[in-house]
Amino acid sequence: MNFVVIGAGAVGMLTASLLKEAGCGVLLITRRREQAELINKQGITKDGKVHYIKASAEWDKIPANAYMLITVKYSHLPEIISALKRKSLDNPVVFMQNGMMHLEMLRNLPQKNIAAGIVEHGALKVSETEVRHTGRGIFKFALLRGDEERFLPLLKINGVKAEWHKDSDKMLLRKVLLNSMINPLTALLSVKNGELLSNPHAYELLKNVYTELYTGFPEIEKLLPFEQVTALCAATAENTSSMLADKLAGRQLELDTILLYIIRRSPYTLPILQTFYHLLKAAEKE
Ligand SMILES: NC(=O)C1=CN([C@@H]2O[C@H](COP(=O)(O)OP(=O)(O)OC[C@H]3O[C@@H](n4cnc5c(N)ncnc54)[C@H](OP(=O)(O)O)[C@@H]3O)[C@@H](O)[C@H]2O)C=CC1
Ligand SMILES: CC(C)(CO)C(=O)C(=O)O
Repeated sequence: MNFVVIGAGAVGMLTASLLKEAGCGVLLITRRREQAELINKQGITKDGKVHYIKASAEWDKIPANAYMLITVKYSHLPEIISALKRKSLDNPVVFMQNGMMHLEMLRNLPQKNIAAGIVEHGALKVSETEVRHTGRGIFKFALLRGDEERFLPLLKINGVKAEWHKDSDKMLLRKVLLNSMINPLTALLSVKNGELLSNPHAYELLKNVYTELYTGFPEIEKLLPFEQVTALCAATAENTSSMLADKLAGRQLELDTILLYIIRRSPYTLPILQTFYHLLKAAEKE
């Protein structure tokens, strides 16, 4: 099975390495030519093991029919969307972003088969060619448009745990609810995911946010019981959340697609989350 992973950041390098380990054909598309050259020379190191994966900054090298996994951040998507409007028209495409604000942007894409993907792994980019697998989890997929059958082979990749979900809204909402608790708290407190459990004050805040989310999304009780939130914090205890990683690197945070999305979708005001949103937005570098 052939894959093209767009974006060689934390999730892109992790996913590409896992697919390579499983024996799949993988091409990594980077934004910068220099990163592609480094990857072609040094390979990608994941947890001490080097994987020789082809990389390129050129979309023209993308094989027709390879699965395209889009692993860039929400703020990078406009460029990817505009490329997809002109290129790779027959490839099945999977968008792996956290958040849900981007779904609107995908409406006018010409590709027939589009899915959403969820990454329940923790990944940390160590350098241009190295990634650390900081939390073991699974991949989840659901159809956004087209033929479900096109994506089912994704569930049969050696050693890569994956689930298919029938309801994309439910699948993505569960993840965005999870991210709206863990990501802003870890970014505001500058702590790894595990400290949300071990620090009693952080834990209190986590519980309060969950209670607040329950007012706007009562379905959270079934969709994402609090024990599942704490289980994920425990499973990714050593992970620097993607929002904290962005803050530390001075990059734009995925605040709109995660927090603003939830604030807007809730029928009631969510004062704690609104405060988190404005605190992080105010401190964000332009
Ligand atoms: N890290 C994690 O543990 C998890 C992350 N996620 C989600 O996965 C998504 C990706 O996150 P993450 O991997 O951490 O992000 P990173 O910032 O580490 O990686 C994003 C990558 O996309 C690249 N990129 C940007 N624009 C383009 C382009 N036009 N063409 C090709 N590549 C491009 C960037 O390149 P450049 O360096 O040149 O800017 C960068 O390498 C996010 O939505 C995040 O929320 C989900 C679960 C866990
Ligand atoms: C699941 C979690 C919280 C793992 O850190 C994540 O999705 C992220 O960091 O964005």
